[in-house]
Amino acid sequence: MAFNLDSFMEKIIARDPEEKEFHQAVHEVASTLAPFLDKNPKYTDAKILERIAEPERVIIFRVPWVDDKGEVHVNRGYRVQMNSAIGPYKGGIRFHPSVCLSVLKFLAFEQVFKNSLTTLPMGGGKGGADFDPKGKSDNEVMRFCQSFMSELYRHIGPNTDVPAGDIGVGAREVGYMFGQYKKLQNEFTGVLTGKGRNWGGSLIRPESTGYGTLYFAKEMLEAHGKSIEGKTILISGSGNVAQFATEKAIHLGAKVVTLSDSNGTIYDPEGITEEKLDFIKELKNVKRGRIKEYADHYGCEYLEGKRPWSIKCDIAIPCATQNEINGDDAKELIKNGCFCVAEGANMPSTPGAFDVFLSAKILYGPAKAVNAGGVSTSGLEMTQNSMRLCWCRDEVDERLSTIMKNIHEQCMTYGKEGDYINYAAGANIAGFVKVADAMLDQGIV
Ligand SMILES: NC(=O)C1=CN([C@@H]2O[C@H](COP(=O)(O)OP(=O)(O)OC[C@H]3O[C@@H](n4cnc5c(N)ncnc54)[C@H](O)[C@@H]3O)[C@@H](O)[C@H]2O)C=CC1
Ligand SMILES: O=C(O)CCC(=O)C(=O)O
Repeated sequence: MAFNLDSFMEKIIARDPEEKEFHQAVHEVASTLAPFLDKNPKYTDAKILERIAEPERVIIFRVPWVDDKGEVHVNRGYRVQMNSAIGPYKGGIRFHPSVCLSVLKFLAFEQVFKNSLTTLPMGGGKGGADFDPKGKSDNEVMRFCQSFMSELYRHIGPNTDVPAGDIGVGAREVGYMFGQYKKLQNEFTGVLTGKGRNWGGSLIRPESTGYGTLYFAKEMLEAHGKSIEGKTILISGSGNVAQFATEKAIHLGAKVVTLSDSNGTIYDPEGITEEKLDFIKELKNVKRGRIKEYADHYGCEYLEGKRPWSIKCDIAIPCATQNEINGDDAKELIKNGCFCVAEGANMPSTPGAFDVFLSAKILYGPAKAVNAGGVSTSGLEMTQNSMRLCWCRDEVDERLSTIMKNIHEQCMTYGKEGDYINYAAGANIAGFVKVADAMLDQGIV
């Protein structure tokens, strides 16, 4: 049977017409997979892509909690268990007001392919709530996390589904959720990753998404006879991924000139140094302040309400959120000399931006390959938990760097189009094949 992209997408859209982000993610994968599916009809015959695009299970639940003034609030919690063909569901938890089923389904769908690329045995899932941690006290966040886990705990487990952090969920939130899970199950297990290092967390997990992003960018550049050293980089966001992408870029001798948050962008043409990055870590992780305070402190430019993409650079590394680079931003980047985009965030490029990058044939590293270092190190955390031991920093970092090299090789193998490496197609096909073959082996379930 031939694969028909239009009728495939029509069915996806008809089933859940409101889920725009999910349609976007599925269309991007399906359109790049289409030529491969035509050559390999066994996958179309078994409706593998249709099955991958339908979650195995979605859990939606009420999350009631009480703020510091005694007022009761009700949020909505979710866990999308997308695919378990190659391992337990694995993927982060996001707390942000924009969280809805469409966003979590797109993230869970992407996670299936990403986790397959890591070479580790992890299926795909994603969860979260429309809760905004911004401006909440530690106690409010704790009560919210406890309420969230009071329902989620019955659906997860170290061999079933292993959540982790994402936007709005870092070490603090993972700690509160782990404490509640342990209390309810009376069991100390590796049910979450991104744990504190004294209670089962892996060294390098906090750094791993940002570091992995730079390892992948380095591979892309070196495969094309270029080096990161001396390059000017734009990074967006100023959270976990942005901070450690900046740190590794500095270590590799590049100059990072921007960071941002949802209010605006700081532009520091001198480059962010390790000392300035320490200021940002304190500002964002401890004081939970706004990035503008960096511009006030160091006297550099602050672009209120703007994203970084109009500034001249060699490399752009979006590390904030989905659809943060549109077609016009992409054209502006290329006009200003940007020759490499490495996606630290999930689906940061709109379809318009994606088309611009691919038509211009720049080095375009898609999120599911580039930011896979985070979940890879989560996989390494699961391994250490199972073995009841703790690897040293260098051992984890070495494994992370090997995994990122391997992902890059898979993209090169499947993404070669004449002289050009289409990393997006390469990542989608390589990620698909492993999951699809496992599904064929396991029958129609
Ligand atoms: N934390 C991890 O290990 C991984 C994270 N990711 C992705 O990386 C991206 C960033 O995640 P984290 O750094 O973990 O989250 P975070 O919560 O630590 O930081 C998020 C950053 O993005 C900014 N941001 C959020 N929404 C925004 C908006 N609408 N406009 C502008 N800026 C906005 C925030 O101000 C913050 O600086 C997300 O797309 C996430 O899915 C991907 C793989 C793993
Ligand atoms: O470490 C994990 O399990 C989650 C990482 C994640 O959510 C992602 O890769 O987008």
